[in-house]
Amino acid sequence: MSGPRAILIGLPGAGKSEVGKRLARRLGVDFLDSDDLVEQAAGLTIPQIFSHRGEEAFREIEHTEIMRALDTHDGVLSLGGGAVLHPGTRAALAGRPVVYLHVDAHAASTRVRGDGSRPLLTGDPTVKLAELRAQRAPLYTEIAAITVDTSRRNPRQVTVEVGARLPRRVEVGRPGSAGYYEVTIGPDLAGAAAHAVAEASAVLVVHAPAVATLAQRIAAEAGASGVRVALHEMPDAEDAKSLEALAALWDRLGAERIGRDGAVIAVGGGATTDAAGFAAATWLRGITLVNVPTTVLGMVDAAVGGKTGINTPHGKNLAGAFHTPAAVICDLDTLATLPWEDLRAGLAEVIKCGFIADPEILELLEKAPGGPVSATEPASGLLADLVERAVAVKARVVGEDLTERTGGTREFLNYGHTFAHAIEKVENYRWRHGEAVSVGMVFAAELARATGLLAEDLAGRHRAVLEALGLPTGYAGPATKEELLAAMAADKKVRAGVLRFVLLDDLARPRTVTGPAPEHLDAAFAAVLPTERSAP
Ligand SMILES: NC(=O)c1ccc[n+]([C@@H]2O[C@H](COP(=O)([O-])OP(=O)(O)OC[C@H]3O[C@@H](n4cnc5c(N)ncnc54)[C@H](O)[C@@H]3O)[C@@H](O)[C@H]2O)c1
Ligand SMILES: O=C(O)C(=O)C[C@@H](O)[C@H](O)[C@H](O)COP(=O)(O)O
Repeated sequence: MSGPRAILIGLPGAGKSEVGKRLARRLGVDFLDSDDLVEQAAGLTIPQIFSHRGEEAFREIEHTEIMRALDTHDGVLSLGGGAVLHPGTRAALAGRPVVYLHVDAHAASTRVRGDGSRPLLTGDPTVKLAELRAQRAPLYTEIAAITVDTSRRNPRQVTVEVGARLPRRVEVGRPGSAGYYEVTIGPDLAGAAAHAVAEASAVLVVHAPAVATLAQRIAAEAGASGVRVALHEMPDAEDAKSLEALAALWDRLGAERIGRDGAVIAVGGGATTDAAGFAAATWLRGITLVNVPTTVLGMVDAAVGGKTGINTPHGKNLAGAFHTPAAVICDLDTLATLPWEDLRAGLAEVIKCGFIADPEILELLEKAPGGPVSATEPASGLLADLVERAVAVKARVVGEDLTERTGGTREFLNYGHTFAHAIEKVENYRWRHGEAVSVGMVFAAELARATGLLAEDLAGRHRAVLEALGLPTGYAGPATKEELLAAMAADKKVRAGVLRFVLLDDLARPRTVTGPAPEHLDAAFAAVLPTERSAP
């Protein structure tokens, strides 16, 4: 469990309890108030604890109860206004979804007037509140991940804003079971990445060249909590998935003395998380891995599900291991620097999730006011919704079938990939993976149509949504049909030398088809290759 979904802090009168209860209802989780926990633990009311035992004793009980709640509660937690005065509590809140409910002096004193349950406000509440503000406001600001002003707004409005700004979470696996972890999606999550390795003795932050700044921020945040941290830059893109790059990374793990209690944080696109994940899987036979994907494709696919690996001269992803990450942190802010073509390529895997499992994804794209292309706006709510839905599809599937059993459901995630991986191989990995998957899905749809499985309009829907984004739907490169077929022969789904494809017989109804007839394969080739190269 990674702790509360939201932790509310702020002065008396900020609305923590009311907003907290509403927020918990909205998120479908439980609500806890640290003041209630303290009263239960002490068997006294808060005024009684202050008068019998003093403020210092109160703060100690409060700290103990908050630490317990951070470990055991996964709902909304509201903290007493002075909880942040305890340095241990402040340290424990780093990297967590802390929401500062700000309130101005006038609104706060109006709201607390006549409330006798607050020992620190006895006397003139306005003067007392001003003193508390001077002491606590800088601490609230320092530890808050999100600040929301509540002064002239009602609890419902505040709750809606907090809910919209909180990071989203998708669970992979069953809570409490081995291999369970969470995917966190939201803005400004460098602290959350560092928090995920708080237990490690030493950390190697392995990153793509383009995201060195984010990697340095994560390293600084992790280092601030006392963890020994080093940075390692990988070669860019697919060059990271080579034996040479892997050997250099193993060497670095040794030089940095990363032990069994150490961790790798992989920061980058799918190529980086695949290669760094394989190093984490194999170093000392497996150490903790935290993925911080920085491409759409990495967020919705590569960083989730535990497939790690590198390419070999024989094909794509041929050497690898299943190694489940401890956490996946999708910091949406990082997408601001991602080249537009890479962002768009990631949407091919999102669309794949739409066809194999969640047609609402296709509807969101097709009915977007600006059309599917509006999803390529990095800061758009549409993109955040699509990332969350696609992660949910992947989480569901790998939760059922982690290791891709023959005939199991994980194979369905390979929709479009048999032909896609062949393109990538014949093109020596110069194609973007997502663009190859786009063509691969059209190939699969046309194969399904030729075999009589898929209706014509659904095959057409593939082309329509992919073309609306400007994604490729054909292969006009130099490789021949025979070369592409030879490359497909190295696909991992092949059994006894026979090709197996994931095809659809309807929306969200994938199935595996073994050894399609040569004439059906010819029809699929004819749909994606130039005429002169697709003749049977
Ligand atoms: N393990 C899995 O389950 C899985 C799933 C899908 C794909 N994959 C693999 O993922 C790889 C493709 O991933 P990808 O599309 O993310 O490509 P990528 O990792 O090659 O990244 C694309 C490019 O974007 C750069 N980049 C990354 N983040 C950036 C950012 N925020 N700002 C600016 N530039 C940035 C990278 O350095 C690279 O040049 C393929 O190797 C594919 O096989 C693996
Ligand atoms: O996670 C999976 O399983 C997938 O098949 C997801 C694919 O989108 C991804 O490209 C994966 O890397 C392909 O795996 P491979 O086993 O075909 O190499």
